[in-house]
Amino acid sequence: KESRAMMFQQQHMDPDGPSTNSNYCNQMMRRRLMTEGRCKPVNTFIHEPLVDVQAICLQGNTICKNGKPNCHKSSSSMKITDCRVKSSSKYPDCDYQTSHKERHIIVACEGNPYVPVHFDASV
Ligand SMILES: Nc1ncnc2c1ncn2[C@@H]1O[C@H](C(=O)NS(=O)(=O)C[C@H]2[C@@H](O)[C@H](n3ccc(=O)[nH]c3=O)O[C@@H]2CO)[C@@H](O)[C@H]1O
Repeated sequence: KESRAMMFQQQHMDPDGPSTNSNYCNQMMRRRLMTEGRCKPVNTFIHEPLVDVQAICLQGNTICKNGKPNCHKSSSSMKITDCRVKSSSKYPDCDYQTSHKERHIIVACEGNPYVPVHFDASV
């Protein structure tokens, strides 16, 4: 059984990315298994070292979208890529818009060690 922390890394970590091609999301959403059964509508990849993303759990504490108090906002902006499924996309051929951005990110942290388990938003 995969831990929540490992699931977060599988779905959101890409330290070496992004390749600048506009097909990044179409490739990565498949490679990271987020197009099975349905096309995951929205997913953000983070292009920073894992240790820097794990450190967010020690940074600005804030309320999550679901009202829980265990979210943390990165003190600095981070390189991310937002993948958003196109309205014309038809499963199983999931087609994504790829948007490279620099944003502060908000993650939920849990456990001991206290690590990211959920991507809440970018601001
Ligand atoms: N406080 C918490 N503490 C602990 N756990 C918490 C907490 N809150 C939720 N979980 C859990 O996380 C799990 C999960 O998959 N939540 S999810 O909202 O669907 C994930 C969103 C995100 O993947 C993606 N997205 C979204 C925006 C964006 O910019 N970038 C971007 O990538 O879209 C998804 C849907 O929005 C679920 O098990 C829930 O129980």
